[in-house]
Amino acid sequence: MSAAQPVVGVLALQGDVREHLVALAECDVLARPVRRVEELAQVHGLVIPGGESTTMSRLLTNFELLEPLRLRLKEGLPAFGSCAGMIMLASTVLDGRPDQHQLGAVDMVVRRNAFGRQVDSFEADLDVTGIEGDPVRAVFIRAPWVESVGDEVEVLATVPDVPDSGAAAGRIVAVRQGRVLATAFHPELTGDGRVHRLFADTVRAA
Ligand SMILES: NC(=O)CC[C@H](N)C(=O)O
Repeated sequence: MSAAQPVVGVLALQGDVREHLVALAECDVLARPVRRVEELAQVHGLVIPGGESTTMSRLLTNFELLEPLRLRLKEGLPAFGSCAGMIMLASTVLDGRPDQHQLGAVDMVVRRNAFGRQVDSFEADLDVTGIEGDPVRAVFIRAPWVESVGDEVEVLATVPDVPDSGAAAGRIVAVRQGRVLATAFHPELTGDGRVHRLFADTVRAA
């Protein structure tokens, strides 16, 4: 541990928090769960895990974290959201619950549960901009996709082809806007630390 290590939080209200903490521990950062406003104030970056975005939204309100988190994001807090975390970071969500809140950190329209029943869960090898070497094995679990992005948003990955669902090919599944990264898949579940390292580098550079 060195004094220069940034603190990266994982929003720990719901979802696969532990898997993200484990992945971040390999990235030369101090990884910590975040449940309270005081904890949010201490992080240099924040991961929003996969899980269930409607529940996460409700808990953000209950824990009085919604507005403080929106504010920190507006001020430039680096963030990475996977799956439900991507949904939370979006400016607009389709097929969400009417009372579902967004953080609005990425100018994009995201559709929840977009890949449909037959392919609720699948894996694919993706080329991800900014990640060298082999393609990234991407695990999709009742995943969203990105329907459209604003001018400020860089598309990092699209679906090459999904068995039984030709309609999914070409869909956007990884994006970046400034210091905010989002993936429709779960890099925290595969043991491939490259997406987390990309995020840790973003936090270090901020
Ligand atoms: N694996 C996931 O995070 C699933 C996301 C979930 N379908 C939602 O709407 O929030």
